[in-house]
Amino acid sequence: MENTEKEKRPERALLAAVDTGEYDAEASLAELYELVRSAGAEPCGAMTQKRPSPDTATCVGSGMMEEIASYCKNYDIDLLVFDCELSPTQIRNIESISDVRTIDRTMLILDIFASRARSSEGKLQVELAQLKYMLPRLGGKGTSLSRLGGGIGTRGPGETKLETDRRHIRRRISKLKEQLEEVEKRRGQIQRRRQKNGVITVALVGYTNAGKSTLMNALTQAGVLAKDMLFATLDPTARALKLPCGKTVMLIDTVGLVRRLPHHLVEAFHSTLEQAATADIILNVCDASSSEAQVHLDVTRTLLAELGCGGRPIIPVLNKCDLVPSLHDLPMIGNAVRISAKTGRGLDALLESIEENLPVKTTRVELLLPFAQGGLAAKLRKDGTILQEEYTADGLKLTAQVDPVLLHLVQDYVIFPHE
Ligand SMILES: Nc1nc2c(ncn2[C@@H]2O[C@H](COP(=O)(O)OP(=O)(O)OP(=O)(O)O)[C@@H](O)[C@H]2O)c(=O)[nH]1
Ligand SMILES: [Mg+2]
Repeated sequence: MENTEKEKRPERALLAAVDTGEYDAEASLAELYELVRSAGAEPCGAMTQKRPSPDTATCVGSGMMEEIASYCKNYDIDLLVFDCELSPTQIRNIESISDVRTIDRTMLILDIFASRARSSEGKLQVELAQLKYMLPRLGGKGTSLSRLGGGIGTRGPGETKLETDRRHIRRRISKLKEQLEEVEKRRGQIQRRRQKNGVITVALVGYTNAGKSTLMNALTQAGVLAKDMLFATLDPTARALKLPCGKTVMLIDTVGLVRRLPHHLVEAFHSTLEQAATADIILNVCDASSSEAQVHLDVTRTLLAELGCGGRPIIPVLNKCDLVPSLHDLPMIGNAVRISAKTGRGLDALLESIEENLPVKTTRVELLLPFAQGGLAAKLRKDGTILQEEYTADGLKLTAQVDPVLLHLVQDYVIFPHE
Protein backbone atom coordinates (compact mmCIF):
# COMPACT_ATOMS: atom_id res chain seq x y z
CA MET A 1 0.00 0.00 0.00
CA GLU A 2 2.74 2.39 1.01
CA ASN A 3 4.81 1.49 -2.02
CA THR A 4 2.10 2.36 -4.47
CA GLU A 5 1.63 5.66 -2.65
CA LYS A 6 5.31 6.44 -3.10
CA GLU A 7 5.35 5.48 -6.75
CA LYS A 8 2.45 7.78 -7.44
CA ARG A 9 4.01 11.06 -8.52
CA PRO A 10 1.81 14.15 -8.39
CA GLU A 11 -0.17 14.73 -11.54
CA ARG A 12 1.60 17.21 -13.79
CA ALA A 13 -0.78 19.99 -14.75
CA LEU A 14 -0.77 22.61 -17.47
CA LEU A 15 -2.93 25.67 -16.86
CA ALA A 16 -4.75 27.41 -19.69
CA ALA A 17 -6.69 30.65 -19.73
CA VAL A 18 -8.48 32.95 -22.11
CA ASP A 19 -8.13 36.64 -21.38
CA THR A 20 -11.26 38.38 -22.58
CA GLY A 21 -10.67 41.43 -20.41
CA GLU A 22 -13.77 40.56 -18.40
CA TYR A 23 -11.75 40.03 -15.20
CA ASP A 24 -8.11 40.22 -14.13
CA ALA A 25 -6.95 37.09 -15.96
CA GLU A 26 -3.44 37.19 -14.56
CA ALA A 27 -4.54 37.34 -10.92
CA SER A 28 -7.13 34.67 -11.56
CA LEU A 29 -4.48 32.43 -13.14
CA ALA A 30 -2.14 32.98 -10.18
CA GLU A 31 -4.93 31.81 -7.95
CA LEU A 32 -5.63 28.81 -10.17
CA TYR A 33 -1.95 27.91 -9.75
CA GLU A 34 -2.41 27.81 -5.97
CA LEU A 35 -5.63 25.85 -6.34
CA VAL A 36 -3.89 23.23 -8.50
CA ARG A 37 -1.15 22.97 -5.90
CA SER A 38 -3.73 22.64 -3.14
CA ALA A 39 -5.41 19.82 -5.03
CA GLY A 40 -2.13 17.92 -4.90
CA ALA A 41 -1.00 18.35 -8.49
CA GLU A 42 2.13 20.00 -9.78
CA PRO A 43 1.50 23.08 -11.93
CA CYS A 44 4.12 22.83 -14.69
CA GLY A 45 3.22 25.82 -16.82
CA ALA A 46 0.51 28.16 -17.96
CA MET A 47 -0.69 29.45 -21.31
CA THR A 48 -2.92 32.46 -21.78
CA GLN A 49 -4.54 33.67 -24.96
CA LYS A 50 -6.04 37.11 -25.42
CA ARG A 51 -9.23 36.96 -27.44
CA PRO A 52 -12.58 38.73 -27.39
CA SER A 53 -14.47 35.59 -26.31
CA PRO A 54 -13.76 31.90 -25.74
CA ASP A 55 -13.82 29.69 -28.83
CA THR A 56 -17.01 27.60 -28.87
CA ALA A 57 -15.16 24.42 -29.87
CA THR A 58 -12.00 24.48 -27.81
CA CYS A 59 -12.12 27.62 -25.63
CA VAL A 60 -8.70 28.76 -26.90
CA GLY A 61 -8.21 29.17 -30.64
CA SER A 62 -7.17 26.25 -32.84
CA GLY A 63 -3.55 27.44 -33.18
CA MET A 64 -3.20 27.76 -29.43
CA MET A 65 -4.87 24.38 -29.00
CA GLU A 66 -2.15 22.79 -31.14
CA GLU A 67 0.51 24.49 -29.01
CA ILE A 68 -1.10 23.18 -25.86
CA ALA A 69 -1.28 19.68 -27.30
CA SER A 70 2.42 19.64 -28.17
CA TYR A 71 3.35 21.10 -24.78
CA CYS A 72 1.42 18.30 -23.14
CA LYS A 73 3.29 15.73 -25.18
CA ASN A 74 6.75 17.26 -24.69
CA TYR A 75 6.39 17.88 -20.97
CA ASP A 76 4.54 14.76 -19.99
CA ILE A 77 1.40 16.56 -18.82
CA ASP A 78 -1.37 14.48 -17.19
CA LEU A 79 -3.96 17.14 -16.59
CA LEU A 80 -5.17 20.28 -18.35
CA VAL A 81 -6.87 22.86 -16.17
CA PHE A 82 -8.81 25.68 -17.80
CA ASP A 83 -9.45 28.83 -15.82
CA CYS A 84 -12.99 29.18 -17.14
CA GLU A 85 -16.07 27.02 -17.26
CA LEU A 86 -15.97 24.53 -20.09
CA SER A 87 -18.98 23.06 -21.86
CA PRO A 88 -19.15 19.27 -22.27
CA THR A 89 -18.40 19.70 -25.98
CA GLN A 90 -15.35 21.82 -25.29
CA ILE A 91 -14.01 19.26 -22.83
CA ARG A 92 -14.54 16.47 -25.34
CA ASN A 93 -12.83 18.41 -28.13
CA ILE A 94 -9.89 19.51 -26.00
CA GLU A 95 -9.37 15.99 -24.69
CA SER A 96 -9.44 14.46 -28.12
CA ILE A 97 -6.90 16.95 -29.51
CA SER A 98 -4.54 16.93 -26.53
CA ASP A 99 -5.13 13.36 -25.38
CA VAL A 100 -4.96 14.71 -21.82
CA ARG A 101 -7.69 14.69 -19.20
CA THR A 102 -9.23 18.15 -19.00
CA ILE A 103 -11.07 19.91 -16.19
CA ASP A 104 -12.18 23.48 -15.55
CA ARG A 105 -11.86 25.79 -12.57
CA THR A 106 -15.16 24.74 -11.06
CA MET A 107 -14.37 21.03 -11.26
CA LEU A 108 -11.01 21.71 -9.62
CA ILE A 109 -12.53 23.63 -6.73
CA LEU A 110 -15.24 21.01 -6.31
CA ASP A 111 -12.53 18.40 -6.16
CA ILE A 112 -10.62 20.24 -3.44
CA PHE A 113 -13.82 20.68 -1.49
CA ALA A 114 -14.60 16.98 -1.91
CA SER A 115 -11.27 15.96 -0.45
CA ARG A 116 -11.62 18.36 2.49
CA ALA A 117 -15.25 17.90 3.54
CA ARG A 118 -15.43 16.28 6.96
CA SER A 119 -18.85 16.92 8.43
CA SER A 120 -21.85 15.10 7.06
CA GLU A 121 -23.29 18.41 5.95
CA GLY A 122 -20.11 19.40 4.10
CA LYS A 123 -20.05 16.04 2.33
CA LEU A 124 -23.68 16.34 1.32
CA GLN A 125 -23.14 19.87 0.03
CA VAL A 126 -20.12 18.90 -2.05
CA GLU A 127 -21.78 15.84 -3.53
CA LEU A 128 -24.85 17.86 -4.42
CA ALA A 129 -22.74 20.53 -6.11
CA GLN A 130 -20.73 17.92 -8.02
CA LEU A 131 -23.80 16.10 -9.26
CA LYS A 132 -25.52 19.31 -10.27
CA TYR A 133 -22.43 20.31 -12.22
CA MET A 134 -22.18 16.88 -13.82
CA LEU A 135 -25.79 16.44 -14.82
CA PRO A 136 -25.94 18.79 -17.82
CA ARG A 137 -22.47 17.61 -18.79
CA LEU A 138 -23.36 13.97 -19.18
CA GLY A 139 -24.06 14.21 -22.90
CA GLY A 140 -26.76 12.08 -24.47
CA LYS A 141 -24.83 8.85 -24.28
CA GLY A 142 -23.11 9.51 -20.98
CA THR A 143 -19.82 9.39 -22.82
CA SER A 144 -18.05 11.96 -20.70
CA LEU A 145 -18.36 9.64 -17.73
CA SER A 146 -15.84 7.26 -19.23
CA ARG A 147 -13.00 9.58 -18.29
CA LEU A 148 -13.71 9.28 -14.59
CA GLY A 149 -10.85 6.92 -14.02
CA GLY A 150 -9.56 8.69 -10.93
CA GLY A 151 -7.35 11.67 -10.31
CA ILE A 152 -8.07 15.31 -9.73
CA GLY A 153 -11.53 16.37 -10.69
CA THR A 154 -12.94 12.93 -10.05
CA ARG A 155 -12.70 12.49 -6.30
CA GLY A 156 -15.56 12.90 -3.94
CA PRO A 157 -18.37 11.19 -2.21
CA GLY A 158 -20.24 10.95 -5.50
CA GLU A 159 -17.40 9.23 -7.31
CA THR A 160 -18.78 5.72 -7.60
CA LYS A 161 -22.31 6.87 -8.26
CA LEU A 162 -21.22 9.00 -11.19
CA GLU A 163 -20.98 5.83 -13.26
CA THR A 164 -24.71 5.43 -13.30
CA ASP A 165 -27.25 7.11 -15.48
CA ARG A 166 -28.95 10.47 -15.31
CA ARG A 167 -32.10 9.22 -13.74
CA HIS A 168 -30.11 7.73 -10.93
CA ILE A 169 -28.27 11.02 -10.48
CA ARG A 170 -31.51 12.98 -10.41
CA ARG A 171 -32.87 10.62 -7.80
CA ARG A 172 -29.68 11.02 -5.79
CA ILE A 173 -29.91 14.82 -6.09
CA SER A 174 -33.39 14.93 -4.65
CA LYS A 175 -32.35 12.53 -1.87
CA LEU A 176 -29.38 14.77 -1.02
CA LYS A 177 -31.60 17.83 -1.00
CA GLU A 178 -33.92 16.12 1.47
CA GLN A 179 -31.04 15.15 3.73
CA LEU A 180 -29.59 18.65 3.58
CA GLU A 181 -32.93 20.14 4.45
CA GLU A 182 -32.98 17.96 7.54
CA VAL A 183 -29.49 19.07 8.56
CA GLU A 184 -30.38 22.69 7.91
CA LYS A 185 -33.54 22.38 9.94
CA ARG A 186 -31.53 21.03 12.84
CA ARG A 187 -29.02 23.84 12.49
CA GLY A 188 -31.82 26.37 12.38
CA GLN A 189 -33.05 24.98 15.69
CA ILE A 190 -29.60 25.37 17.24
CA GLN A 191 -29.36 28.91 15.88
CA ARG A 192 -32.77 29.84 17.25
CA ARG A 193 -31.87 28.37 20.61
CA ARG A 194 -28.70 30.47 20.61
CA GLN A 195 -30.69 33.55 19.73
CA LYS A 196 -33.23 32.82 22.42
CA ASN A 197 -30.50 32.39 24.98
CA GLY A 198 -29.04 35.69 23.84
CA VAL A 199 -25.86 34.14 22.48
CA ILE A 200 -23.99 36.69 20.39
CA THR A 201 -22.20 35.27 17.35
CA VAL A 202 -19.03 36.57 15.74
CA ALA A 203 -18.08 35.09 12.35
CA LEU A 204 -14.63 34.88 10.81
CA VAL A 205 -14.94 35.24 7.07
CA GLY A 206 -12.50 35.98 4.31
CA TYR A 207 -10.34 34.63 1.60
CA THR A 208 -8.90 31.18 1.91
CA ASN A 209 -5.48 31.13 3.62
CA ALA A 210 -6.04 34.53 5.26
CA GLY A 211 -5.43 32.99 8.67
CA LYS A 212 -8.98 32.67 10.01
CA SER A 213 -8.43 29.31 11.69
CA THR A 214 -5.09 30.47 13.12
CA LEU A 215 -6.89 33.48 14.58
CA MET A 216 -9.63 31.24 15.95
CA ASN A 217 -6.99 29.11 17.63
CA ALA A 218 -5.14 32.13 18.97
CA LEU A 219 -8.34 33.53 20.49
CA THR A 220 -9.92 30.36 21.81
CA GLN A 221 -7.26 27.63 21.82
CA ALA A 222 -9.68 25.69 19.67
CA GLY A 223 -7.17 23.43 17.94
CA VAL A 224 -8.75 23.93 14.52
CA LEU A 225 -6.80 22.73 11.49
CA ALA A 226 -4.82 25.69 10.18
CA LYS A 227 -2.60 25.01 7.19
CA ASP A 228 -0.87 26.68 4.33
CA MET A 229 -3.22 25.30 1.75
CA LEU A 230 -6.37 26.60 0.16
CA PHE A 231 -9.67 25.57 1.73
CA ALA A 232 -8.16 24.07 4.89
CA THR A 233 -11.49 24.74 6.57
CA LEU A 234 -14.66 23.54 5.00
CA ASP A 235 -16.97 22.98 7.89
CA PRO A 236 -17.96 25.78 10.19
CA THR A 237 -16.59 25.38 13.70
CA ALA A 238 -17.94 27.30 16.66
CA ARG A 239 -16.13 28.03 19.93
CA ALA A 240 -16.89 30.17 22.95
CA LEU A 241 -14.79 33.31 23.26
CA LYS A 242 -14.66 35.27 26.49
CA LEU A 243 -14.27 39.02 26.01
CA PRO A 244 -12.37 41.26 28.45
CA CYS A 245 -15.70 42.81 29.53
CA GLY A 246 -16.78 39.41 30.78
CA LYS A 247 -19.32 38.67 28.04
CA THR A 248 -18.99 35.41 26.17
CA VAL A 249 -19.61 35.30 22.43
CA MET A 250 -19.70 32.42 19.97
CA LEU A 251 -16.84 32.61 17.45
CA ILE A 252 -17.52 30.85 14.14
CA ASP A 253 -14.80 29.83 11.68
CA THR A 254 -15.95 29.44 8.07
CA VAL A 255 -14.95 28.14 4.67
CA GLY A 256 -12.53 30.43 2.82
CA LEU A 257 -13.51 32.26 -0.33
CA VAL A 258 -11.85 32.54 -3.72
CA ARG A 259 -12.19 34.92 -6.61
CA ARG A 260 -14.97 33.93 -8.98
CA LEU A 261 -16.25 31.32 -6.57
CA PRO A 262 -18.24 29.02 -8.83
CA HIS A 263 -21.95 29.60 -8.66
CA HIS A 264 -22.64 25.99 -7.82
CA LEU A 265 -20.51 26.30 -4.74
CA VAL A 266 -21.99 29.52 -3.50
CA GLU A 267 -25.29 27.74 -3.81
CA ALA A 268 -24.09 24.57 -2.13
CA PHE A 269 -22.52 26.40 0.76
CA HIS A 270 -25.23 28.97 0.98
CA SER A 271 -26.48 27.81 4.33
CA THR A 272 -22.97 27.63 5.74
CA LEU A 273 -22.04 31.07 4.47
CA GLU A 274 -25.42 32.39 5.45
CA GLN A 275 -24.64 31.42 9.00
CA ALA A 276 -21.62 33.69 8.73
CA ALA A 277 -23.59 36.49 7.11
CA THR A 278 -26.22 36.39 9.84
CA ALA A 279 -23.74 36.57 12.71
CA ASP A 280 -24.05 39.60 14.97
CA ILE A 281 -20.55 40.76 14.09
CA ILE A 282 -18.49 39.80 11.05
CA LEU A 283 -14.69 39.86 11.03
CA ASN A 284 -13.54 40.22 7.42
CA VAL A 285 -10.05 38.74 7.69
CA CYS A 286 -7.43 39.23 5.00
CA ASP A 287 -3.75 38.51 4.51
CA ALA A 288 -2.20 41.97 4.79
CA SER A 289 1.04 40.74 3.25
CA SER A 290 -0.72 39.89 -0.01
CA SER A 291 -0.70 42.50 -2.74
CA GLU A 292 -4.30 41.49 -3.30
CA ALA A 293 -5.45 42.24 0.25
CA GLN A 294 -7.77 45.06 -0.77
CA VAL A 295 -9.36 42.97 -3.53
CA HIS A 296 -9.86 40.08 -1.11
CA LEU A 297 -11.61 42.32 1.38
CA ASP A 298 -13.87 43.63 -1.38
CA VAL A 299 -14.72 40.17 -2.75
CA THR A 300 -15.72 39.07 0.73
CA ARG A 301 -17.76 42.20 1.34
CA THR A 302 -19.63 41.74 -1.94
CA LEU A 303 -20.45 38.12 -1.21
CA LEU A 304 -21.63 38.99 2.28
CA ALA A 305 -23.89 41.65 0.81
CA GLU A 306 -25.28 39.08 -1.64
CA LEU A 307 -26.02 36.78 1.26
CA GLY A 308 -27.91 39.55 3.00
CA CYS A 309 -25.62 40.63 5.82
CA GLY A 310 -27.37 44.02 5.70
CA GLY A 311 -26.68 46.40 8.55
CA ARG A 312 -24.40 44.12 10.56
CA PRO A 313 -21.05 45.48 11.64
CA ILE A 314 -18.22 44.17 9.47
CA ILE A 315 -14.76 44.75 10.93
CA PRO A 316 -11.92 44.57 8.40
CA VAL A 317 -9.00 42.69 9.96
CA LEU A 318 -5.54 42.89 8.44
CA ASN A 319 -3.81 39.70 9.54
CA LYS A 320 -0.19 38.58 9.09
CA CYS A 321 1.10 42.06 9.88
CA ASP A 322 4.28 40.39 11.10
CA LEU A 323 5.09 39.76 7.45
CA VAL A 324 4.72 43.40 6.46
CA PRO A 325 7.95 45.32 7.08
CA SER A 326 6.43 48.77 7.51
CA LEU A 327 3.02 50.18 8.23
CA HIS A 328 3.26 52.15 5.00
CA ASP A 329 3.11 48.90 3.08
CA LEU A 330 -0.28 48.04 4.55
CA PRO A 331 -3.39 48.67 2.53
CA MET A 332 -5.06 51.88 3.71
CA ILE A 333 -8.31 50.83 5.26
CA GLY A 334 -9.82 53.24 7.72
CA ASN A 335 -11.22 51.26 10.60
CA ALA A 336 -9.22 48.08 9.98
CA VAL A 337 -7.69 46.29 12.93
CA ARG A 338 -4.09 45.24 12.37
CA ILE A 339 -3.11 41.96 13.89
CA SER A 340 -0.86 38.96 13.67
CA ALA A 341 -2.63 35.78 14.65
CA LYS A 342 0.78 34.15 14.73
CA THR A 343 2.56 36.49 17.16
CA GLY A 344 -0.57 37.66 18.97
CA ARG A 345 0.04 41.29 18.13
CA GLY A 346 -3.09 43.42 18.01
CA LEU A 347 -5.41 40.77 19.42
CA ASP A 348 -6.30 43.02 22.37
CA ALA A 349 -7.36 45.77 20.00
CA LEU A 350 -9.41 43.24 18.05
CA LEU A 351 -11.25 42.10 21.16
CA GLU A 352 -11.88 45.73 22.03
CA SER A 353 -13.29 46.35 18.59
CA ILE A 354 -15.60 43.34 18.98
CA GLU A 355 -16.80 44.76 22.28
CA GLU A 356 -17.49 48.15 20.72
CA ASN A 357 -19.62 46.48 18.07
CA LEU A 358 -21.61 44.22 20.36
CA PRO A 359 -25.28 44.55 19.57
CA VAL A 360 -27.03 46.76 22.06
CA LYS A 361 -30.05 45.33 23.73
CA THR A 362 -33.14 47.19 22.61
CA THR A 363 -36.52 47.39 24.27
CA ARG A 364 -39.92 47.76 22.69
CA VAL A 365 -41.90 50.56 24.21
CA GLU A 366 -45.12 52.44 23.63
CA LEU A 367 -44.88 56.19 24.12
CA LEU A 368 -47.17 59.14 24.25
CA LEU A 369 -45.16 62.20 23.32
CA PRO A 370 -46.70 65.65 23.87
CA PHE A 371 -46.66 67.67 20.66
CA ALA A 372 -44.19 70.03 22.30
CA GLN A 373 -41.61 67.22 22.31
CA GLY A 374 -41.03 67.29 18.57
CA GLY A 375 -37.27 67.14 19.17
CA LEU A 376 -37.56 63.80 20.96
CA ALA A 377 -39.73 62.41 18.18
CA ALA A 378 -37.04 63.36 15.68
CA LYS A 379 -34.37 61.72 17.81
CA LEU A 380 -36.45 58.54 18.05
CA ARG A 381 -36.80 58.44 14.29
CA LYS A 382 -33.06 58.89 13.89
CA ASP A 383 -31.66 56.56 16.56
CA GLY A 384 -34.48 54.16 17.27
CA THR A 385 -36.77 52.06 15.13
CA ILE A 386 -40.33 53.31 14.87
CA LEU A 387 -42.76 50.43 14.52
CA GLN A 388 -46.00 52.39 14.60
CA GLU A 389 -47.07 55.98 14.97
CA GLU A 390 -50.38 57.66 15.35
CA TYR A 391 -51.45 61.24 16.01
CA THR A 392 -53.96 61.45 18.84
CA ALA A 393 -55.59 64.38 20.62
CA ASP A 394 -53.13 63.98 23.49
CA GLY A 395 -50.01 63.84 21.40
CA LEU A 396 -48.00 61.52 19.20
CA LYS A 397 -48.48 57.86 20.07
CA LEU A 398 -45.46 55.75 19.14
CA THR A 399 -44.38 52.15 19.33
CA ALA A 400 -40.61 51.98 19.03
CA GLN A 401 -37.58 49.81 19.57
CA VAL A 402 -35.07 51.78 21.65
CA ASP A 403 -31.61 51.23 23.14
CA PRO A 404 -30.89 51.99 26.81
CA VAL A 405 -29.70 55.55 26.04
CA LEU A 406 -32.87 56.45 24.15
CA LEU A 407 -35.00 54.73 26.74
CA HIS A 408 -33.50 56.94 29.40
CA LEU A 409 -34.33 60.05 27.38
CA VAL A 410 -37.96 59.15 26.80
CA GLN A 411 -38.73 57.35 30.06
CA ASP A 412 -41.20 60.01 31.24
CA TYR A 413 -43.46 59.34 28.27
CA VAL A 414 -43.54 55.54 28.32
CA ILE A 415 -47.12 54.25 28.59
CA PHE A 416 -46.24 50.60 28.03
CA PRO A 417 -44.69 48.55 29.54
CA HIS A 418 -45.82 50.16 32.79
CA GLU A 419 -43.14 50.63 35.41
N1 LIG B 1 3.24 34.94 9.24
C1 LIG B 1 2.00 34.70 9.58
N2 LIG B 1 1.39 33.60 9.11
C2 LIG B 1 0.10 33.37 9.46
C3 LIG B 1 -0.61 34.26 10.31
N3 LIG B 1 -1.86 33.77 10.48
C4 LIG B 1 -1.92 32.63 9.76
N4 LIG B 1 -0.74 32.37 9.15
C5 LIG B 1 -0.43 31.22 8.28
O1 LIG B 1 -1.25 31.26 7.13
C6 LIG B 1 -1.60 29.94 6.72
C7 LIG B 1 -3.10 29.80 6.57
O2 LIG B 1 -3.71 29.90 7.84
P1 LIG B 1 -5.18 29.33 8.14
O3 LIG B 1 -5.49 29.78 9.53
O4 LIG B 1 -5.30 27.89 7.81
O5 LIG B 1 -6.04 30.16 7.09
P2 LIG B 1 -7.62 30.09 6.84
O6 LIG B 1 -8.06 31.48 6.58
O7 LIG B 1 -8.29 29.38 7.95
O8 LIG B 1 -7.70 29.26 5.49
P3 LIG B 1 -8.96 28.38 4.92
O9 LIG B 1 -9.40 27.47 6.01
O10 LIG B 1 -8.36 27.69 3.77
O11 LIG B 1 -10.03 29.35 4.51
C8 LIG B 1 -1.00 29.00 7.76
O12 LIG B 1 0.22 28.50 7.25
C9 LIG B 1 -0.75 29.90 8.96
O13 LIG B 1 0.32 29.46 9.75
C10 LIG B 1 0.07 35.43 10.78
O14 LIG B 1 -0.44 36.27 11.51
N5 LIG B 1 1.37 35.58 10.37
MG1 LIG C 1 -9.40 27.70 7.99
